[in-house]
Parts: sequence; C-alpha cells; structure tokens
Amino acid sequence: MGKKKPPRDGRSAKQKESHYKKTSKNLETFASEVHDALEASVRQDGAGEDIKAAFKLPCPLAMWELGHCDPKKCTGRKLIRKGLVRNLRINQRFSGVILSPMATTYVSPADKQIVADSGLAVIDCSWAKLDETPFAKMKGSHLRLLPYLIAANPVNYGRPCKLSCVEAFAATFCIVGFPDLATILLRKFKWGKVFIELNKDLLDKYSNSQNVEEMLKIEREFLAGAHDKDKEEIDPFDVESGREFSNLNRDIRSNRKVNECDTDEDDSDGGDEESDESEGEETGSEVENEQEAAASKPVIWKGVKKRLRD
Ligand SMILES: C[S@@+](CC[C@H](N)C(=O)[O-])C[C@H]1O[C@@H](n2cnc3c(N)ncnc32)[C@H](O)[C@@H]1O
Repeated sequence: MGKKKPPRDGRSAKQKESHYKKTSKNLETFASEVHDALEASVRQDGAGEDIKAAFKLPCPLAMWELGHCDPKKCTGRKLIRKGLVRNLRINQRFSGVILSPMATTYVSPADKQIVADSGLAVIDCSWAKLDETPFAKMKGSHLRLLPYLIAANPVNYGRPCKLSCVEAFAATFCIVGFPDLATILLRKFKWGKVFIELNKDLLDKYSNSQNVEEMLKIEREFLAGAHDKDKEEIDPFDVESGREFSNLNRDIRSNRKVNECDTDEDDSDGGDEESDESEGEETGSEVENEQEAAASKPVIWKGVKKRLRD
C-alpha cells in the first residue's frame, strides 16, 4: 500500500466541505429584514401603479410548476406574477425546505434556520394528479409535510391538509416563527386572513412546540376535541346555541354572488377569484362597486399597518 497522496491544493475534503458550507444567517438580523420586507410590502400596496417599487424577501421562495392548474386561479402562479416566488426547473435542486405531500417529516420550529438560510419551496401540482407528479425530480434534502391545518381557499375551503401553495408557504412561516412573511403573502388574497383565523390556535401551538413529537400530540388532541364536538347533537334551529352556521370565508356584509370558482370542483384549487386585471382591488386602484369593495377589504391588514407604525 502506497503512502496517501496529500490533496493537490493542500486542503482536506472536510476543509473543502466546510468552505462551501454557507454560513448561517443571524436570526435576529433576519427578523429585522422580515420586518423591513413587511413594511416595504405595505408601502408598495399603497403606492400608485407608476411608482411601485420592487422589494426583496429576505429568503428565496420557489416553486416547481407542473402546469396542472388554471393559471388565473392558481395561488402559486399569482405569487410568481407578483414577483414574490421564482420558478424552478424540473430536476433542479432546492437547498431550503421543500413542502411536499409525499414527505414524511413534519415542518417544525427546528426548520427555522434552514428557512432563513435557504428559503422555502412548494410543488405546484393538482391534488387530483398527485400520481402523475414526478416528485423524485424535485430534489432537495429537506422535504417536509405540514401538520393538520384547514384550508381556507375558495375551492378547498374547510378541507384539512389540502392547502394551496400560498397557504402552505404561510403555514410554514408561522410555524417556524416568521409570521410577518406569512402576512406579506396572504395579503395578496382576499380570503388570506381567513386562513390565519381558521388555524390560529393550531398555528400558535405548533410554533411553540419543542419537537415533532409534541406537534403530533397537539394534532392528536385537536382531532380528539373535534371528534367530541362532532358527537354533540346540533340543532341548527336553536337560536340560543351560540353557534353561527355560516361559512367564515363568506363576508356576511357582502351579498355578492358566489364566484364560480368558489364551488368549482375542478383542479383550480382556489387561486383567487380575481384575475390579474382585477388585482388592483387590493392595491387601491379603482373599483366599480364601492360597496362590494368595502365589504371584501381585508380587515386584518389594517392591523398590520398600525403594528408597523407602532
Ligand atoms: C398540490 S398543490 C395545489 C396548488 C394549487 N393549485 C394552488 O392554487 O395553490 C399545493 C402544494 O402546496 C404544498 N402543500 C399543500 N399542503 C401541504 C401539506 N399538507 N403538506 C405539505 N405540503 C403541502 C405542496 O408543495 C403542494 O404540492
């Protein structure tokens, strides 16, 4: 056996590896970048079309787009149009957290540093076409599943686990402790705040959990509680029951007709009922029916402006 040759550049494999390892971001600095991004996003929405300044999110958001869905209804495509998410090629690797229905590990607060350093990606496919989706070609080392949460998007409203791309991004940001990034994304959708309202308790508990085992416990307890509630007899005519038999996703002040895609069972998965042309409603451009606009204005976001001022 001959003598082991010294490495040509004098550095061992380990040294080379550590050289290529990205240094971790400081989470405090990252948190202040998140805050700045939220401020910039609110400013951007308030600005006129002509002076819309682009702003950068502090970590990359990406998406593999399979072309299964109607681009006008798809939430992921809308985020791409808004410049918040970039497209990945099939076979392209992503080094951050990848949200995948095929993953077996839950996303948890322990993923915070990976998200801050390398970002977050989703796979924009149809829930009806998971069998045709080449998951193996969407490569990365941090594949994650989301714990039990309820969808608020118009098509899958009320269904557990089948979240849209924007809901999946937002849920992850809440769980790892960057809720302002969730706000930046959800503000782009009229129903965005309903996702947080529906899942507030669970998101709070998941984000405070110490590990995946604790998350599973939270999930089990929640489901057991929901099961017990189901067993209670419900009398919809009992006006004193304190229950509200209304869909949270419908604004009770608005008597506008339910948009087709709200009830559609096609694959659109509820991007949003607006098209690009009507996206101005959230950005302050003219709307035909002021009453309708007032009724559908997201209220939570006013709170965001106040919080930023304070
Ligand atoms: C199946 S696509 C449907 C997208 C839809 N067309 C839309 O408008 O956003 C949603 C993607 O979000 C992520 N996602 C949603 N729910 C998830 C969950 N429970 N666990 C992991 N990832 C999830 C995955 O990347 C999934 O492929």
